[in-house]
Amino acid sequence: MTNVVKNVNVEYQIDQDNFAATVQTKRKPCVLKGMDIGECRSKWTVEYLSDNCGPHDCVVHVSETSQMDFINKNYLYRKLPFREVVKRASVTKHTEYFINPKEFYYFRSLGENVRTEASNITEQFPQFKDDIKIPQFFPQESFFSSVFRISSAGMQLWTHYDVMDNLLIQINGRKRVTLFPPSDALYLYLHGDKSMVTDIDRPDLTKFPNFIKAKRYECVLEAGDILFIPALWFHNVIALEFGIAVNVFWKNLKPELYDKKDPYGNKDLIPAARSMDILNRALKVLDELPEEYRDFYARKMVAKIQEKSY
Ligand SMILES: O=C(O)CCC(=O)C(=O)O
Ligand SMILES: [Fe+2]
Repeated sequence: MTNVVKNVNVEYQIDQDNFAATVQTKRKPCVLKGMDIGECRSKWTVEYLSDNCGPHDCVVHVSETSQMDFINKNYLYRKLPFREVVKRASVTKHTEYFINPKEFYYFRSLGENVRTEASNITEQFPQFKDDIKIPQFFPQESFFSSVFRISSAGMQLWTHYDVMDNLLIQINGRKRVTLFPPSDALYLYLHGDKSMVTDIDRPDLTKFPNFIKAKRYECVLEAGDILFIPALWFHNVIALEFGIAVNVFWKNLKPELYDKKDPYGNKDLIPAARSMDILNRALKVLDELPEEYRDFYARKMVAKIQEKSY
């Protein structure tokens, strides 16, 4: 038994009007090919990035195994200068290392103040900002963050969702992206914004029997491709080669709906977080009943929610 697999749609050389009309409104992921992403395509070699970056330290995930696992926390956070992150991620055997010579690296840039500010590469990496052209598919005032993503060959990032529309610009290296629609959330065994099914290619079906029901959308991004990831679509990423990407999140809904304290772009929207909170309180109230009653009313609540969402 396997999941139903679909290919992600592809569009070529799409412009702003077509993006809005044929891609964004469909609320489905789409690979955009043949886009002008600027000189970074040819310029961003390991040498260029490491020679031109400032001295600042970055926090990077370091892992002994390529599949990062947020449940067993099989990775460390370590500080390294940006130049060192790029150099180490680009090779598979290291002379200097934290765990062992074959460790894997994953870097996601953060804001100036990591707790309160979102990443903006224009501010954190001004020397590289003119190299990359971000398609103007959204109004300037909706911009939320731009994030560097650098990964060792083989590195796999867990399945998660973000709450904003997203353009993932693959600058170097190939990457497999697997996506699941928000409507299949029930089959993904969520823990916050992440799926507990850590191995999507060999899922433990005794633990996660319904995972098989999730529709799986696949694509392989080549250098220069852009993937549109609509808000709430789950995504799991494997770097098939050492890769450099930049992703851009923007607020596709009214700004007041978003949590003001959200450096990562993954905090649930305010009404969603409030509803979840109310639900948790309701479940606590149910605990006042004996099991037989609690179970009965929990089922009535599920029926009510199902009626509303399907
Ligand atoms: O490409 C990656 O490394 C992760 C991308 C991602 O999670 C995102 O753009 O939201
Ligand atoms: Fe993401």
